[in-house]
Amino acid sequence: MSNMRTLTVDTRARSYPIYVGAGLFKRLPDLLEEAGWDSGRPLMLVTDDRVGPLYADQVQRVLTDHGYRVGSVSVPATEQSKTLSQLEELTTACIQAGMDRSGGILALGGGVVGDLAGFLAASYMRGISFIQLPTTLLAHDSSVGGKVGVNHPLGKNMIGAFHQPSMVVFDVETLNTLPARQVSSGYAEVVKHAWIGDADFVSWLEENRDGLTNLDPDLTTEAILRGCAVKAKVVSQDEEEAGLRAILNYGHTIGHALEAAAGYGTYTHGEAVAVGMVGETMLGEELGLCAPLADRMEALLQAFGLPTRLRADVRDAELLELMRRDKKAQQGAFTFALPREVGRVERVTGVPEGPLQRTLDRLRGDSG
Ligand SMILES: NC(=O)c1ccc[n+]([C@@H]2O[C@H](COP(=O)([O-])OP(=O)(O)OC[C@H]3O[C@@H](n4cnc5c(N)ncnc54)[C@H](O)[C@@H]3O)[C@@H](O)[C@H]2O)c1
Ligand SMILES: O=C(O)C(=O)C[C@@H](O)[C@H](O)[C@H](O)COP(=O)(O)O
Ligand SMILES: [Zn+2]
Repeated sequence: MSNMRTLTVDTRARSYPIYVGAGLFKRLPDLLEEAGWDSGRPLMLVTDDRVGPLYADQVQRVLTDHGYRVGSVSVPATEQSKTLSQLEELTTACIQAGMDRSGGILALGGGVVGDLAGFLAASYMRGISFIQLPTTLLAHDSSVGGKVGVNHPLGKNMIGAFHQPSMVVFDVETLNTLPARQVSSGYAEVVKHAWIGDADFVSWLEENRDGLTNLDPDLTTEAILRGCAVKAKVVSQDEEEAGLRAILNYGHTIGHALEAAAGYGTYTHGEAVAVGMVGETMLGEELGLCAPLADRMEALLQAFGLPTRLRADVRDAELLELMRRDKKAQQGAFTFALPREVGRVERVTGVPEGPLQRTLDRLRGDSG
């Protein structure tokens, strides 16, 4: 498997590999065998109705050819599938298929499937194993680190768990069918990983943006690995977000509020995080925490085809209310991950409403 690259995520719960390369779905039986999986353990493949017709047969066939019993179930391809009612339907499918505690869930798709199927694995019979098979660029982030869950009308990912996968197998050939809007969306989280933990990676993204946007295979694989490396390092130090892990939420206090306020699925997650990262960089400037950096951030995101400003129809009052309820907030104090310099971000709590309001005003203005 010459083109396969591997990283390890070390957590208290377990250490697990991230495999990245072309054609890896064909190698799934080998990877499972190497990890000591017994082919008698029942598997349930969870996917969505866009990814399923493209890749589910291939994954199911290669596994059944090697003696595995693999059921499958599909959800609508939308952020609106991340609900408790969808989780209940998936649970019903698992019970009806006779899944027992020895079983495993295969999450085949983007972050929606990964978060939902991961939460199914975390909750089914109080927890079974699962494997992430990411098919979007953005899912280099969502498949790693064990945050699984569903949305609530009053906030993103409000219901969930920490439940680490047993492995992540990223077959980058799947990116060949990814729509352009989703490619851009994925680069938002790549930029985030660079910005929070690897200043050289930011420069590399700036230098290689054309090849990356066109999904040059070598460049894209490198971007995925470097992004995963930043994430794995943070997760290994603070699995359940006691402190440090909050830096992975850079752009997300504003971003998550924006997703909920605009209506789930209006902005993609990556688009909302892009607007959020520009806003939170402006907020860092406003609070005097960093030198002017927002223009650089905005130019980089625009180069990847991402929005960087708030839409006119999203109301400040609603954003502020949602941000007060953010999972990082304590006693209603606005809490953010804010930049100190490129490559270094810190959790900041108790941000006053005045600077935040000025930031939202600036974020509504025209870009440079
Ligand atoms: N758990 C985490 O740490 C974490 C991290 C980042 C994001 N997330 C979550 O991930 C979700 C967003 O994930 P996403 O951006 O992957 O969105 P997504 O899962 O909705 O996928 C985007 C679209 O692309 C389609 N698609 C997926 N793979 C494809 C392929 N290879 N070819 C063609 N079409 C394909 C999907 O069917 C969908 O229509 C959000 O809910 C976000 O909250 C979670
Ligand atoms: O893994 C993390 O930690 C992150 O914050 C990664 C984010 O990109 C991701 O969107 C995550 O789902 C956000 O988590 P939440 O706890 O803010 O819901
Ligand atoms: Zn995110």
